[in-house]
Amino acid sequence: MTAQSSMTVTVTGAAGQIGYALLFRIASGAMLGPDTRVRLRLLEIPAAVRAAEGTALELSDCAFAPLDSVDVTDRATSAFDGADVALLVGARPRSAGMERGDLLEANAGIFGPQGRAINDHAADGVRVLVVGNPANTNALIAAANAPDVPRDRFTAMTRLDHNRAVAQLAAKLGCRTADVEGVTIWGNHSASQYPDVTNATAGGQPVSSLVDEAWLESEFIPRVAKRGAEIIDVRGASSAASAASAAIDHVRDWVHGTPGRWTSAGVVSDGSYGVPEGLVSSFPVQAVDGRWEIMQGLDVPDFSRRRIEASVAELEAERDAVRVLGLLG
Ligand SMILES: NC(=O)C1=CN([C@@H]2O[C@H](COP(=O)(O)OP(=O)(O)OC[C@H]3O[C@@H](n4cnc5c(N)ncnc54)[C@H](O)[C@@H]3O)[C@@H](O)[C@H]2O)C=CC1
Ligand SMILES: O=C([O-])CC(=O)C(=O)O
Repeated sequence: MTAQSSMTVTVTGAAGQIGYALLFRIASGAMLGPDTRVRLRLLEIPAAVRAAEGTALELSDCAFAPLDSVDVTDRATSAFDGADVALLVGARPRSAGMERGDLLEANAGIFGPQGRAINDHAADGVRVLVVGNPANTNALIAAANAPDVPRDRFTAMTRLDHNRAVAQLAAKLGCRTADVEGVTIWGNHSASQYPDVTNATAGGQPVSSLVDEAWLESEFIPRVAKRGAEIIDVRGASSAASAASAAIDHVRDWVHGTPGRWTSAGVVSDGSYGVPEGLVSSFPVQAVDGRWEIMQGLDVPDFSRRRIEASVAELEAERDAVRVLGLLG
């Protein structure tokens, strides 16, 4: 798929931190390209509609050439009407004393209805990226509630983890991020994720020959997997601009393709690499003709296999928890 000449992009949680970093880049053409005109639809809860309207005023003031219109609403049905791209950012954050099951249930109350609204109102070719946490399971819930939309249109964001891994390797090796290829994030967008360099190269050299295993195990993997917590600790707020940038990367690559390289995305498993079918898990993916394809035949040594299995077990536990609550449609 190439970008159409005009596309409707729906962003939920538009008045939040990520929304504020994301909307201006979408409107400037950074996501779909300078030649695609953009109709923005911002969805917020009633209490934040006015703030989103303020953002819409600022979007207007930028006079971005690709931006055709901005609509703000608190109704999912109109927000997703004709949506070609849906960025599901708004989510219920964990509050003090909240158990994981409570968090999953609260978010299912958001992503279930939004999945139904996408099913009933979005464009036939809609592409959905779930950013709001827990992103993988929220994507699973949205997809389960949109039975008429092909499963491969629902994705969860692990591109930020991927970009973090690339940046850490480039810093360690003293090379440019563009020289690093073949990194994979496997599993859940959580601390259990597995940033894998088994097939990675830097300037064409295998990364495994350039760094020692001890650094990979004791520094690189935990640093990438826990980077979200590090940002919260240092910045006093969760990643926002970097998350927005990763969302732009994900959708841009999905629409325009990833010729000759791969990246990471949470996609619905087809059973590849032993990940149970139907789970939304991060894989090495390439975008071909507007579709994500899981890279096949990659080397997965035992060390990797054990880590992938641990993260996938967490995804299965999240799926089972929402299934028990009757939230999978
Ligand atoms: N997948 C990833 O790599 C990352 C995911 N995140 C997640 O992204 C989400 C958003 O982060 P921030 O923008 O920093 O949070 P935020 O709290 O600043 O903004 C969230 C916005 O969502 C809105 N919202 C809540 N329920 C909604 C609903 N039902 N419909 C529409 N809007 C709704 C809120 O009113 C708020 O304006 C969080 O869940 C965060 O954990 C953040 C960073 C990276
Ligand atoms: O933990 C959070 O809310 C933010 C997050 O997902 C990340 O930075 O990876």
